[in-house]
Amino acid sequence: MNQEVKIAEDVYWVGKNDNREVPFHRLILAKGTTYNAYLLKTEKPTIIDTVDFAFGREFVENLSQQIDPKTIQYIVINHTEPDHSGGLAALAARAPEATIVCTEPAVYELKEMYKLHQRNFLVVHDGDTLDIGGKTLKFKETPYLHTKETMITYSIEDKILFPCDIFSTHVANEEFFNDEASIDITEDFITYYNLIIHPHRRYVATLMDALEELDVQMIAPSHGYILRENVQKYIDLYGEMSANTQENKKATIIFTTIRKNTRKVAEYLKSTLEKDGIETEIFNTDKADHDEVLASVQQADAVFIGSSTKYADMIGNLEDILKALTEMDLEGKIAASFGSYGWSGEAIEVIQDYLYETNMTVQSTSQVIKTTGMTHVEFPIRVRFSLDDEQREKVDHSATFVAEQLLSV
Ligand SMILES: Cc1cc2nc3c(=O)[nH]c(=O)nc-3n(C[C@H](O)[C@H](O)[C@H](O)COP(=O)(O)O)c2cc1C
Repeated sequence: MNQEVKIAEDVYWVGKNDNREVPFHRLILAKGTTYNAYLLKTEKPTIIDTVDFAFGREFVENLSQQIDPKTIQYIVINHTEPDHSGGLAALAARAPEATIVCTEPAVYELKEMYKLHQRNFLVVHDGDTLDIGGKTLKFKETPYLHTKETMITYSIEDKILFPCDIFSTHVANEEFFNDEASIDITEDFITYYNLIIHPHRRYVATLMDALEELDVQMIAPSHGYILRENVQKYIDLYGEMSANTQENKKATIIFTTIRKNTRKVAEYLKSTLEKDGIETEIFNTDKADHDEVLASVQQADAVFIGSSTKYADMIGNLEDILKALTEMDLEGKIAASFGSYGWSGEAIEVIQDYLYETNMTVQSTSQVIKTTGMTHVEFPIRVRFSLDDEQREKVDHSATFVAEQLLSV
């Protein structure tokens, strides 16, 4: 059995130390990791997060030494990734009365992943509180840190933050608290940030806003050390590491259009990039001087090229520009294709093929997924007919993704 680890009054660590070399996100965690779950032994006993899928049964067996699972009233799932939610199926089976507490987007994933279609879910929204009998939990949504459904949980009476992956370290630590560690954990903390959080650093601002309202005295994350000494130092590190480090970046947007739909996408891209302080030039190739367009590309850090599709091809004279780009040295620049289309949008793909013939770094959905796990950022940027609110959000995500890369290099 695990030793009983009390981290505060009626708050216990009930996790799993995994001191293997753990394969994770196409890396090997050389120092292993822990999956920190927590038991709040209140009038309505509550579990916050679970452990990795591989250790679900062991987790419930160990937990049963501390509490009868049948008495558990709430299971809070801050983040659905199976290294934290993986014990849910085993726990839910032994805790039939427990309500699963999570954000709206998490419900579908948990139901599907663990066949929990018949279970009670309590969907919480930003700022909601939950009385668990002797303690009050407050929930703050932190979308995209590092997946869409993530939230953090704060125990008001204990002033403890349970942020799941955020503020974690990948170390199979034997000592539970940072002040007990035999090493300075800062390097491991920063390595974890770079590995997991940095690609999503735009969303750290939401986290910082949420933390402004909370008096956090202890951070109990779901991997590695529990932080109770110099807590503010670790919060500040997230703020610092997520700040922009670059300025004076430039983008060039080139487009062609029949009836202005692609122009609207181009203009929206421009406004989004400019909100991030990126100086952006925009050209309609059918009206612009091509030498000027190419000179702008030469100066740019990112290049967006778009066309609507007409009879399965690009329109206007865009191809002249694309051919010229393949002859230029454009190394180090980011490139993305976009366009409005009706049903198939071949032009957008043809542009993408041309971009691959240049030596620019071409953005693709596949690359985004592989490097960040994000599925809300799409490349090429394909907008069906006119730009409605839903598609505007999509364009926003893609432009922001490029801006982030430019500003943090
Ligand atoms: C003559 C014509 C041909 C088109 N052919 C295609 C096509 O082959 N594939 C497709 O996805 N959309 C096709 N469309 C739809 C346009 O791409 C779509 O209306 C788009 O929103 C136009 O954007 P724009 O205003 O920027 O030109 C066609 C539209 C017209 C008028």
